[in-house]
Amino acid sequence: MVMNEKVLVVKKLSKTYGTKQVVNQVDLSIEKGSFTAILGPNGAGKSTTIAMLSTLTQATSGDIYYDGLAIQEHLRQVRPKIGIVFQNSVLDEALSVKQNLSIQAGLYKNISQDRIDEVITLTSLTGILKQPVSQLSGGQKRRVDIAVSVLHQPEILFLDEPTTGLDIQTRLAIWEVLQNMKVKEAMTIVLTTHYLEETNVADNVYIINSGEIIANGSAKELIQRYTQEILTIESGELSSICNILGLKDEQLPLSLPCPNAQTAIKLLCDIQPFVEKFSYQQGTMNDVFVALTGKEMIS
Ligand SMILES: Nc1ncnc2c1ncn2[C@@H]1O[C@H](COP(=O)(O)OP(=O)(O)OP(=O)(O)O)[C@@H](O)[C@H]1O
Repeated sequence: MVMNEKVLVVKKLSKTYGTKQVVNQVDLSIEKGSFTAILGPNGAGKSTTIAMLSTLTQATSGDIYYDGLAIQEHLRQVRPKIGIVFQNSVLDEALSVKQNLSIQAGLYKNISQDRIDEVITLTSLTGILKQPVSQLSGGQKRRVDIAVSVLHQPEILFLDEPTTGLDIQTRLAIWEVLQNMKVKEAMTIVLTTHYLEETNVADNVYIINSGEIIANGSAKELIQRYTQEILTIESGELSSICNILGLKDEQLPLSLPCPNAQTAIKLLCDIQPFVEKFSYQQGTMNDVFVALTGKEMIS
């Protein structure tokens, strides 16, 4: 994998429906072989963005380049590079997993049985090949959705909220499949999500709100940039602590933002005789969202 090589570059991408601007001047830069999460609340514009990037919806304005090729002029070259997993499954419920895979493979010119077998292994479908899709669990169906979308070995795979409604164990299994795709197939993964914890598995996160990208970086970078670490103290002697630290009108538990662990340790040393309990916590992605928008991310 060549780092820093961009598979997808997006400039000032916008979409309006009537007078409503649902995506507003979005810039994205996606590295080859990376895992990107587009995080945002309901109605933020995630699906519309993915639909434009995957050539399903035409942008009102802006430019999208795959490997340097503008999609408007190079649709035929660009389309095979793209795989898409939709929010709603495209599988035939009455047919088995194996039949679904064969039918989808038949839609392309040159997909060998070896490739189908490879995809079955990558998505851990071996044990459920004969089952009708209607009898599968939500997580199993998602894995079949992913399998059919990567049969043609796309360079980049888009997934629109692939884990919505799945329990945490099942979500972990989906992330594992996606990591497999990334590592074994050198595939670039772009998914939308409103699950904050999903950003931890991503190399890069774009936060979208009201159609605009409001922050970009790894989850760690965003937490460092937009949140503070918090030292929380329980004590029966709040006034003594406040005197030492020069604080006024504080309540218990005492919550002290700290720039780093060293500062927290120094503070604790200064008030050590009065501390009954303490905890030291990093900010979370929810704190990042609150810092950026002034509200919790409710999904
Ligand atoms: N075809 C359409 N016509 C008019 N408005 C639309 C259309 N499609 C989407 N919208 C509006 O655009 C906004 C963004 O929708 P979009 O589905 O892209 O958001 P989202 O972040 O994917 O949300 P969700 O998590 O609910 O899917 C919403 O206000 C939605 O109502």
